[in-house]
Amino acid sequence: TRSTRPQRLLKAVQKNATRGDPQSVISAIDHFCRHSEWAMNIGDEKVVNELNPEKVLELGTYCGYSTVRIARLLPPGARLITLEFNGDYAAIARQVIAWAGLEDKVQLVEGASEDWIPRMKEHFGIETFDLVFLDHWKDRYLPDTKLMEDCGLLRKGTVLLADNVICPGVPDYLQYVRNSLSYKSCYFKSHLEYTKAEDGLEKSVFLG
Ligand SMILES: Cc1cc(-c2n[nH]c(CCNC(=O)c3cc(-c4ccc(F)cc4)cc(O)c3O)n2)ccn1
Ligand SMILES: [Mg+2]
Repeated sequence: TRSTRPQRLLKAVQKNATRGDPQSVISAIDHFCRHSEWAMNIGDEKVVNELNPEKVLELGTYCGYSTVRIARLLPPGARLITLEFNGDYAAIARQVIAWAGLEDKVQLVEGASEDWIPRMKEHFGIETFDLVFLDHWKDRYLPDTKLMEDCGLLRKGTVLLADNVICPGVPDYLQYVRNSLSYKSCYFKSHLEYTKAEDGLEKSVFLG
């Protein structure tokens, strides 16, 4: 049967990127998505000034592109937990993350955000996160943010970074973080990865 797009993306990484060199993995995926096939990676344009998080949660791994982009900047001892719902995507992402040599900093978990968010403390020993990157099912951004609040996973200063707030769009989440007294929110205008369509990131700081 015909290979899948994630499989073709992984092949492009293994062919064009250098093992253990995260930047070459990022460049290989950007090249693949610009010149071969579009894929729902955050892309090379949507960038927020680099934060210095120790504990990072990523919702929605896909092929691991944003995972590599974030994890490559983490200091020793810092950790990124990333949740991926689709088993095929997860299998590809594991290999992309390994190719970048970042498996020691990243824990990839297969499953649904609503099942795993309540288990962060007992399963991973995580009290609170410094940074949460929301890039998963768009109708889960708001309920999962409320769930993280309820589970005590956000602390004063935790940064929520949400992809796709315009395209595909997350209107209910935007309304919440922009009107809640518990968040200081700002929008970074950009484009849907590798296209001219408008999109952007919303950065929201939890005020406790
Ligand atoms: C419930 C749960 C879910 C997950 C989970 N794991 N993986 C994902 C992927 C979600 N991502 C997207 O759907 C996405 C889509 C587009 C897009 C597509 C088609 C267009 F035409 C235009 C834009 C662009 C993007 O940038 C995206 O990120 N969710 C993980 C855990 N628990
Ligand atoms: Mg996205």
